[in-house]
Amino acid sequence: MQRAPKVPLNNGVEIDAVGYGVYKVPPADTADLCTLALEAGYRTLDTAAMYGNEAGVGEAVRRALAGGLTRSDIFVTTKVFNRDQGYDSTLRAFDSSLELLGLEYLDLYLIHWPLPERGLYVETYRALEQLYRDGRVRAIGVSNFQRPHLERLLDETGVVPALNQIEVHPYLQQRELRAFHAEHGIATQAWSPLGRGHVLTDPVITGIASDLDRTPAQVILRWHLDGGNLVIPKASSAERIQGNLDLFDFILTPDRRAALDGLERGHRFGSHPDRVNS
Ligand SMILES: NC(=O)C1=CN([C@@H]2O[C@H](COP(=O)(O)OP(=O)(O)OC[C@H]3O[C@@H](n4cnc5c(N)ncnc54)[C@H](OP(=O)(O)O)[C@@H]3O)[C@@H](O)[C@H]2O)C=CC1
Ligand SMILES: O=C(O)C(=O)[C@@H](O)[C@H](O)C(=O)CO
Repeated sequence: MQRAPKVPLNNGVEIDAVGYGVYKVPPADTADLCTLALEAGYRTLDTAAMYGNEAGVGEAVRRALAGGLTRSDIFVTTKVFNRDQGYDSTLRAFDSSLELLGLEYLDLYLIHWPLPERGLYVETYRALEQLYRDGRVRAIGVSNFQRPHLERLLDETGVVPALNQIEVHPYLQQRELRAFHAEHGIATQAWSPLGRGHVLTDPVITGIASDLDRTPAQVILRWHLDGGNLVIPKASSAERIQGNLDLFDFILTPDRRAALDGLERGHRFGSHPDRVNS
């Protein structure tokens, strides 16, 4: 079994550098795929109210506890969805997610998108702070926040976000935002770390993978970790789930890292935060 290194967030709570993400994992398959991930050695699971599969994540956690893991071995993230932004509605959304997950506490709660035109993310974040102060969540953070949104939170609220979960892969490296995170003690967690699978066929990456006798996914994920990103790849087979965690007995030399760095092209496969408004 492979194990990812643990990384301390800015409040000392530890998260695995490699987690398993379940966007577009069908609800009926979620418990089994998350169980495969936990058996493979993943300990961090990333879901969201929007994904409709929190119940399956919770079922996998219960199976793991029955199999001998303890609750503190496992780290569960979920996210407040756009329609639930606002102070009271976020508190209600949290209760609903926790109930679907069947958990007594959550490890990390994120605001899924900033929706700046709605102007609710500061009060939404204040609800997260309340949940954090009440001990119902071990860490709080955001997702898809750009620098001005983070600056507002830093100016107007009291808890520095532990993490910003953003789209990052070799074609969209987000260097400026990641530098801002580093300056303020905010971890970068890369969503779509494999560019939704589209970056896997890039000839630079397949060339390095072939030289190292590794998969393209392993090369990309190793590049993320070397650059300080946390990752949450999604995969749908035992082989891929296991392979995406098998990252710790090879290195990328500086020239190979530089070759991946050179693939930046500002290309998003997911939505741009400016265009998600509801
Ligand atoms: N906060 C946010 O707004 C967002 C968060 N996320 C989170 O990030 C997670 C990961 O992002 P996601 O968009 O799923 O994209 P990923 O970059 O993780 O890519 C997933 C795709 O890559 C394929 N894949 C995975 N591993 C391999 C492999 N070893 N070899 C070949 N193909 C592989 C998968 O195929 P298959 O499944 O068929 O195996 C799937 O098609 C999500 O599941 C979610 O948890 C994602 C988007 C936005
Ligand atoms: O997966 C998520 O968490 C998302 O919010 C995104 O996938 C988002 O809906 C998107 O980027 C769609 O292209």
